[in-house]
Amino acid sequence: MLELRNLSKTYGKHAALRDVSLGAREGEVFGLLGPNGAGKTTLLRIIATLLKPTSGTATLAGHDVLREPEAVRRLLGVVNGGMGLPARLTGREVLRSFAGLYGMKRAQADARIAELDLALDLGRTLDVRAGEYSTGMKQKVVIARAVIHDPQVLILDEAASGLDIFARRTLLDFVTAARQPGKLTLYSTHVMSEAEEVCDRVAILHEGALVTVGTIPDILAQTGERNLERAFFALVRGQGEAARAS
Ligand SMILES: Nc1ncnc2c1ncn2[C@@H]1O[C@H](COP(=O)(O)OP(=O)(O)OP(=O)(O)O)[C@@H](O)[C@H]1O
Repeated sequence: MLELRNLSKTYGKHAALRDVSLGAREGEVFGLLGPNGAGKTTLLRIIATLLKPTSGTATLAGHDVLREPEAVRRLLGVVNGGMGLPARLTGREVLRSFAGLYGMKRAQADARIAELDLALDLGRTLDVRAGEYSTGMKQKVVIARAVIHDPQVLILDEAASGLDIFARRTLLDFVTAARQPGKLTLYSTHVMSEAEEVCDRVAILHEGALVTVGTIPDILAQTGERNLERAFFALVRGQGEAARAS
């Protein structure tokens, strides 16, 4: 469903993505892992049509992100930390107004809000103004807003960052429940244990390059390590040694 071929992005002289090729399938939660600066946000912004690659191609459900950005955007729900909420509106008003933008009727919108209330434990956030939200309340409404139209592809960029353990648990359970036939969730994080819990396959990025891609058991077997964090260090160390040897 997602195909990236030789994707590169440079900012001035700095290479944020270096020749990344990978694919993600319908029905999976696909993780993008790497430390700060690895290139995760750059990659997701290209897929979300918010940023142009310097070279290479990206297609989503057969639509090229550069040539058919509108078709790509119609498939997407995006949570990328850059989106504020209007301080004077309640969560319910925010969600109803977004549902309206997607052409949903009031009854359909309210039924969807009720579903999301259960799935994301929205509770009182629905009736409190966004200006009074804690970080966790805000993030839940931002996520509900991103999925109000039940998108085929959901992009979550560091969506758990800043959440307390309750909100984080709700988010991880929501992502697990979002794994459904025909749907794809792209989940970026620098927290390896989150990926271990929710992702079917992961791509590990380091300094803009793809280090490896596979299921977590595959990556553990490949490195002989017992968890993803140790596997990450082993892979990055191996890459550095290979570069020095060549
Ligand atoms: N607009 C920009 N101009 C210049 N350099 C940028 C810009 N955006 C990102 N970079 C650089 O590109 C590299 C990749 O950044 P990116 O935000 O994609 O990484 P990331 O893996 O999402 O990390 P983080 O978790 O810190 O957001 C970093 O070195 C970053 O400093």
